Amino acid sequence: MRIEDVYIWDINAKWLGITPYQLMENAGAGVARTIEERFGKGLKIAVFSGTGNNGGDGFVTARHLSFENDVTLFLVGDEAKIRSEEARHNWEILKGLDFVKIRVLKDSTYIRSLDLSGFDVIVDALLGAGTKGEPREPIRSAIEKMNEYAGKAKIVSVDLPSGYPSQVQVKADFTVTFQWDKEEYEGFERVVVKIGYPKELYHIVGPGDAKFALRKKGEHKGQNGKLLIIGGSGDYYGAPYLAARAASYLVDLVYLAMPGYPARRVTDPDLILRPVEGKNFSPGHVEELLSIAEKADAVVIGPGIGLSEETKEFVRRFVRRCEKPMVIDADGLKAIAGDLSVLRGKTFVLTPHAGEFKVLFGVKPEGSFQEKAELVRAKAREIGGVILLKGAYDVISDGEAWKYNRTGNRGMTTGGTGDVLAGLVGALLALGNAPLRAASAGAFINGLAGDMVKEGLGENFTALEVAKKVPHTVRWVVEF
Ligand SMILES: NC(=O)C1=CN([C@@H]2O[C@H](COP(=O)(O)OP(=O)(O)OC[C@H]3O[C@@H](n4cnc5c(N)ncnc54)[C@H](O)[C@@H]3O)[C@@H](O)[C@H]2O)[C@@H](O)CC1
Ligand SMILES: [K+]
Repeated sequence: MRIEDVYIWDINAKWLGITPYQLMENAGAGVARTIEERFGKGLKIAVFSGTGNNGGDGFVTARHLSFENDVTLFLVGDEAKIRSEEARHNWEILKGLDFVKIRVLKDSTYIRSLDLSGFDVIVDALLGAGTKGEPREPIRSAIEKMNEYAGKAKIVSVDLPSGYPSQVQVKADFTVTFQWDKEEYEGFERVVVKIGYPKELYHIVGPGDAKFALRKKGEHKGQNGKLLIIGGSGDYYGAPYLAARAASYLVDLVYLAMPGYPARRVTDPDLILRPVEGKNFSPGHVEELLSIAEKADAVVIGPGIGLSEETKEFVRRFVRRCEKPMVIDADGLKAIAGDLSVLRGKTFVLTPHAGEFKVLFGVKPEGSFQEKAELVRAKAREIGGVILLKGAYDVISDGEAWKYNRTGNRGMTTGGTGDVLAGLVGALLALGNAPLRAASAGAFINGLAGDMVKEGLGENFTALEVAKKVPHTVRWVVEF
């Protein structure tokens, strides 16, 4: 488990309705339980809390321990700085208790003169995951004070030894950390307690994934992604247009390459049209498209591209030679189905529905979403890339992890929502996301946009309405 995942899962847990109050309660209760299991009861215990949520865990720990121990809570810092609702709530509870002694310590000199002899256990809840830089006063003096008692009293840190990873850090006997052991933590003994996250978090796609995928990188044009979309055929222009429209809200530039005939029908000033000669893409266009792809960060190929033999050959040759991350969708999937070896060594997301999946791999995904996920994972591993299987629950895998997405509704069976999805996934690839994250976040945003359209229009809407909801969806995600 990495800290980045914890960030995402926290947000997804909130989306599932799990409140910060519940998590803090479980965290503090877990620390108290661990202490009593290790050291027994009837002890004299000092809890040092900071003003952040690590300190909040300390407030809860103090309350739980107070039932059968003699507890003193030292608040290091200014009471007015206890900002989060849940930490403040637990602080107010503590202040109303008569059997927990409270000392507020703001002055470093005073902290240095404290006598902690007589305490059997010292709980360190000064700084946790929100630590920035070297510990500052008065926290620093409190850390040094606790360390004077290392080896005399038992020192238990909450989440992290305060000060970690600086030189000045608490010398804890052990640290109680929450739910998962994080890969980045090293050099101290950890006990993991669970705080009520459900198993869903390993697999469900939520606003956390989308928020992470949407983080802006640059202030200048072109720094936030350039996407090439290749599609359209005959007089068919709707599919690549929808993909481009949706993507245009996320990236700085969208190049839309289409055969000249359908391209004449697109007049959207937000897109950069790159018409090519003829009614269909054919192998003669490969060099031209590869040189446009050079300028882009990612490519979507397939929407509305058609199934003529020359076009299928074009798709296979282009994919074989393109070095940019790709989304292959719709007719593009049918083109490569004849020769999956073109994917070798490529970075890509395939976005089939169940029927296209069958064409690609010869088996139809069936059964529960977990069963489908196992199949998708096996096939993703075989081809060495990401598969996003569209359905009531979208299932996504890179051959290792698998995810599922629950946003979306029946109205989205309307034609074109798959093109919107392909555009979004392409845009998220162009923003620099790994294919699994781009595919997951794209599925989430697409479904949520559909859900937002449904709120206003019921279940009878069109894909263009879904595309146009993308900016509202993004705002919702960023603000969540
Ligand atoms: N879902 C979650 O995120 C959960 C978080 N929990 C707890 O919340 C903690 C994170 O809480 P916060 O994000 O509030 O962060 P912290 O409580 O770790 O620290 C933030 C506070 O410390 C101050 N600070 C930061 N760096 C400092 C430094 N170098 N010197 C002095 N003061 C400094 C900040 O001004 C702020 O007041 C976790 O470590 C964990 O203990 C738990 O309640 C369980 C659930
Ligand atoms: K701590």
